[in-house]
Amino acid sequence: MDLAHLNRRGLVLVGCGRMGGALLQGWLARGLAPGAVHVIDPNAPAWVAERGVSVNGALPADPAVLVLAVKPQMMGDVLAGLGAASGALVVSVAAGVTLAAYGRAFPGAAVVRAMPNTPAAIGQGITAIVGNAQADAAALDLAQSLMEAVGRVVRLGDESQMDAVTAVSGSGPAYVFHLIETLAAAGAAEGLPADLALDLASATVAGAGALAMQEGGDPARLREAVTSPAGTTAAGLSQLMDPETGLGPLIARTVAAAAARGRELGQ
Ligand SMILES: NC(=O)c1ccc[n+]([C@@H]2O[C@H](COP(=O)([O-])OP(=O)(O)OC[C@H]3O[C@@H](n4cnc5c(N)ncnc54)[C@H](O)[C@@H]3O)[C@@H](O)[C@H]2O)c1
Ligand code: PRO
Repeated sequence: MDLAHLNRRGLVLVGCGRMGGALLQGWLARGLAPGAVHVIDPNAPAWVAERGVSVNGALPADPAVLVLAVKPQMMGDVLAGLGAASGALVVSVAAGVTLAAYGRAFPGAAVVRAMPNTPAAIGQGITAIVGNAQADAAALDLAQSLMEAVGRVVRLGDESQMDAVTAVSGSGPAYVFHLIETLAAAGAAEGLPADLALDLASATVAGAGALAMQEGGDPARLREAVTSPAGTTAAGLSQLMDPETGLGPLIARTVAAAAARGRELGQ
């Protein structure tokens, strides 16, 4: 992150909720000067002003970056209320809203769409980015470095991939949390105390995720390593991997519904 550039010209963050707040924490931890950040949010959390960040105050005339982290449904009103971006790089984390919509609001501006996820709050997010025609290599590098404050960044070849990314990794943590909920509930139904079942389910998801990341490659190989012939896992997987009623078709429907909603939000 080019801190000198950002600290000199300033960064404006519109929307400081879960995602905007996680990003702000990441930037400050990386050395962005609190005085260089200007948050616009009618409900900004108290810690933001306590850290010395400007909240709903006067904005710099020529900020380096404008980050948009409000809900997509209110993006139209927010864009209408903001002035020109002047020479700022515009970075938006909103689901659905297209580069073309930002291009209409900020003619000629370099715009980057970014889709992070909530593990950003602990620096373990994964973010996909894609820029408009005005976003040159320097703009994409700056956007990438901003998002790397909260985890890894991947670049997309085409904006059309963004709704699928949103449906897989943007929304994905919610699917995984629901997996933990349902695995714990099933354990409780088999007679375990609820808190023990939740501990077992959470630790299993965390450990399996860490193992998959460390090993890389095909997760089917890791699944097979758990599965003894005619054993307990095979019995469980016969339900989970049923081609009609198992997880495969369910996750396919889940991701398709999320991606379709992303496309709707972009209308
Ligand atoms: N939470 C996620 O998992 C996640 C993941 C990826 C992307 N996103 C995107 O991030 C964006 C924000 O989501 P979130 O989960 O942080 O929501 P959030 O509700 O936690 O935060 C939104 C913030 O915007 C503020 N706000 C409302 N009206 C405003 C206005 N007119 N001007 C300035 N600020 C205003 C709210 O007070 C709130 O603090 C969304 O566009 C969402 O698509 C969220
Ligand atoms: N949360 C946002 C939503 O639900 C975008 C991805 C994760 O719309």
